Amino acid sequence: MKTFDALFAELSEKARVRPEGSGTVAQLDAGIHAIGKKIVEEAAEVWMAAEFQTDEQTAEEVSQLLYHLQVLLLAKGLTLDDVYKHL
Ligand SMILES: N=c1c2ncn([C@@H]3O[C@H](COP(=O)(O)OP(=O)(O)OP(=O)(O)O)[C@@H](O)[C@H]3O)c2ncn1[C@@H]1O[C@H](COP(=O)(O)O)[C@@H](O)[C@H]1O
Repeated sequence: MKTFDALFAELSEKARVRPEGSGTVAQLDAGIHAIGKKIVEEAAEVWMAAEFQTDEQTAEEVSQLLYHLQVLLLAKGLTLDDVYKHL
């Protein structure tokens, strides 16, 4: 099972290698504004799932929000340690 840190390592590698067909590369190329909109959209989906859908659907929406937050970190050149030091 993939962890938060393992996903960030995978996405960092995608950003470095820029493989053909990577959605992450496409998101990074779309820029901060587009990534930010995606985060807001996914956050709303988390809220709606938590209120009206199943626990499984809620967990899936949370995973998507976490993914897009990681893409934003990469777009900004931030690391997980930059975040962890505030936890
Ligand atoms: N964990 C994720 C992940 N979570 C969410 N997403 C993206 O977020 C979208 C979720 O959006 P929604 O379900 O709301 O559907 P949607 O609004 O129709 O989506 P889009 O129209 O925006 O594509 C998905 O379509 C993916 O593009 C993810 N994309 C990739 N990953 C993982 O990231 C890694 C690298 O992926 P690639 O860069 O694509 O190789 C792989 O391990 C993937 O499993």
